[in-house]
Amino acid sequence: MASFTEQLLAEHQATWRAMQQHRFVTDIEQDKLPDRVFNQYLVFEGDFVATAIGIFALAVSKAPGIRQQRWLVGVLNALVDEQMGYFEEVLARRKIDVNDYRRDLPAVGRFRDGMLAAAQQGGYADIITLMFGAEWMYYTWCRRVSESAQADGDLRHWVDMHAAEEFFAQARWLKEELDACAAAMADDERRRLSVLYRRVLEWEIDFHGAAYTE
Ligand SMILES: Cc1ncc(CO)c(N)n1
Repeated sequence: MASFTEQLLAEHQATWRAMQQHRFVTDIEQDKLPDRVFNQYLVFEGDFVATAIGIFALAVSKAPGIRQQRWLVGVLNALVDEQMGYFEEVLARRKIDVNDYRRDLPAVGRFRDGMLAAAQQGGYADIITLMFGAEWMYYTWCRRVSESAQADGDLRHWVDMHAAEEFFAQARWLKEELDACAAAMADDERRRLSVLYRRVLEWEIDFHGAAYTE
C-alpha cells in the first residue's frame, strides 16, 4: 500500500499541479520574473521565514523525543543562520526599502496566520504535515527550475538554496516522519491531516500570487 505521504500527493494532485505550474514558478523558470515582483516577494518571504522559526520551535516543544528534537534544532539553525542571513544581505544589497512595498497583503496574512494557528492548536503530526506540505512542494519546483538559468544572482541563489541536497534532506525527513506518525493513526485523524495538507497548498498558491499585487 502507498505510504500516507504518497496518498496525500495522489489525492491532491490538482492543487499540487496548480502550485508547480504557478505563474511565479514558471516566470522564474523562463527567467522573466519582474524585479519588482521578486523584491515584493523577498519582503514578505523574509517575514515568513521568521514565522517558520516559530513553527519549528513549536515542533521542538511538541516532539515525542530527543531524536526528533536533535534534527529539528538543526533545521532551526539553518533557518536562523543561512536563511535569515540571506534576507539581511539581500535586502541591503538590493537597497530594498520595505516601506516601498506592501506588508499587509491579505493572502500573506492568511498563510502566516493559518500556519501559526494550526501549529499552535495542533499536535506534533499537524506541524510535520504543515512543513512537509510547504517544503516538499518548494523543493520540487526549485529542483526543476534550477535546471534553467536565472540571470539575477540573488534569485539564482534563492533557487539553489532550495534545490540543494541539505534542503532535500530536510524535506525528505519531514516526509518520512509524517509517514511514521501516520502509521499509528486512526483513519479520521489521517483524513483531518489530509484536509490540512490541502489547505497548506492552497495558502501557498495565494501567497505566491500576492507578489504580483500592484
Ligand atoms: C512560502 C514558502 N513556502 C515554503 C517554503 C519552503 O520552506 C518557503 N521558504 N516559503
